[in-house]
Amino acid sequence: DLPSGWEKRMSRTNNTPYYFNTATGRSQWERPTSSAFGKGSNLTEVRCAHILVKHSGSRNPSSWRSDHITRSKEDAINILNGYIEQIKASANPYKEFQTIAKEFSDCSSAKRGGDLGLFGRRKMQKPFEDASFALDVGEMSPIVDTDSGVHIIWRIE
Ligand SMILES: N=C(N)NCCC[C@H](NC(=O)[C@@H]1CCC/C1=C\[C@H](COP(=O)(O)O)NC(=O)[C@@H](N)Cc1ccccc1)C(N)=O
Repeated sequence: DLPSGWEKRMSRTNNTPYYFNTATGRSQWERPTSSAFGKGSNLTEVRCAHILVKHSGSRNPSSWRSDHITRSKEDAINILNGYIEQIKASANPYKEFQTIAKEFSDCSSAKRGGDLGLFGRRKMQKPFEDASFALDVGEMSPIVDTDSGVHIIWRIE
C-alpha cells in the first residue's frame, strides 16, 4: 500500500488515479515511493527559509545590510554557529529563525523571515538544493556553503 501521508484519489477529468500528499497539499501522478513527511527524494518542490551570512569570498559581497562585506569566511561560519545555538535554545525555534533572518540575513528574503517560497530542482545552487531537498518538514540544515556565502536552511513545506 501507499507510504505514510499519501492518499490515492481518482482524477475526474481522465478517470485515472493520482496521489495527494497530505503534508504539502500537493498532488502528483507518480505513485509515491517514500513517506509524504520524509526525505525529499521524489519531491518536485520544497519551500524553505534561509539565513545567509556573506563574506569577503562571496560572489556578490554586498547586501541590503552592508554595501561592502569584508568579514572572513571563518567569521561568517562563527556567526552562523552562534545563530544555530540561539535557535536550538529557543522555546520556539522557527520563530527565532525568522527573527534572526529578518535582522541579519544578507539575502533580500530577509524581509520575509528568510522565506524563499516554493522552488523546484535546478533553481538554487546545487549545495543549497541538495541540502533543502534532504530536509524533513520543520528541520534545519547544518551550515551550507555556496558561492553566495554560508547559509542555514529551514524546510517549511
Ligand atoms: N526565486 C529566485 N529569486 N530565484 C533566483 C535564485 C538564484 C539562486 N540563488 C541561490 O542559489 C542562493 C540560495 C538561496 C538564495 C541565493 C542567493 C541570493 C543571495 O546571494 P547572491 O545572489 O547575492 O550571491 N538570493 C537570491 O537569489 C534571492 N533572489 C532569493 C529570493 C529572495 C526573495 C524571494 C525569493 C527568492 C541561484 N541559482 O544562484
